[in-house]
Amino acid sequence: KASKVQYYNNPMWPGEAHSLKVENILYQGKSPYQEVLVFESSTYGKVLVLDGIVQLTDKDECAYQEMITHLPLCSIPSPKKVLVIGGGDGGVLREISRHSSVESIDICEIDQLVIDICKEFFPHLSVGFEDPRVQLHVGDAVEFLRNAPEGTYDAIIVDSSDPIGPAQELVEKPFFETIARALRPGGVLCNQAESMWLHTHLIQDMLSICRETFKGSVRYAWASVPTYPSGVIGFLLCAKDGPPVNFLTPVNPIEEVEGATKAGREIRFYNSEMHMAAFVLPTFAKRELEAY
Ligand SMILES: NCCCN[C@H]1CC[C@H](N)CC1
Repeated sequence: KASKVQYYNNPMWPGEAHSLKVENILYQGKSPYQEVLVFESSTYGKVLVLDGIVQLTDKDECAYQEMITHLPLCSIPSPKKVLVIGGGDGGVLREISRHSSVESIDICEIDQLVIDICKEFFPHLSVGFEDPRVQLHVGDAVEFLRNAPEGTYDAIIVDSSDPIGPAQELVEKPFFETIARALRPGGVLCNQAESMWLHTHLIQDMLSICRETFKGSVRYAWASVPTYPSGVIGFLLCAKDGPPVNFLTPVNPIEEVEGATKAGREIRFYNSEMHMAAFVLPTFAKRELEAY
């Protein structure tokens, strides 16, 4: 009998639940950091759930992984050194590897179990780990960034889960300061930035911190991801002071990146028009987010 995965009491979206019909459970376990669940859904393919929160599904992961990667990387002329915080499923790595200008990709993921499970059940995401430019560091990102030499990275992507659990400290000011230090002048950060429908206060706090920490432009973008709460997810784009960055129009359009759309691994969601559209906000969001 198929059951539903329901979770009404998550403080990130009180009183709401999003349920998917479960055809069969493929994996259920616990790491030192979180509960890990993988199941076959009826309509979204395989689903990865951490502590009761949907992280990705076969059907719609492209929206999130492509946008969180190409919004920053297509905003600077020739990204070479990239760091991923989180992202243990490998999807962001898969997207970064489309950029031929990239020479090295560091990834710092705290939970080895997530990496192992995604290699077993989500090969079209974990394929990202096969790129020879990837250096995997399993551990705490705050520690990793503290030891990163100043001005190392052209781009840093924080592909985090929600700030209740292992990702708690990834929305606090000290963390953003270590990111700013690790970026080169004119370097860019892209952060997972929750929902404009549900998390205005959290986004406002992050925007205030980022506007203090990053002297270049700071912008909020968003995309449709049907299996995330409220059906949308935001991205916070920040540029360190230095050569000015205009996030609104891709200076390095993906359509002109040699080999970006390798056969069999087409880009399914992102393109330069979606890039520009992502920064266009509804009136309530302009009011609540742009003033910060
Ligand atoms: N790379 C997997 C996506 C992780 N991103 C988060 C998953 C949980 C959502 N509520 C917010 C985005």
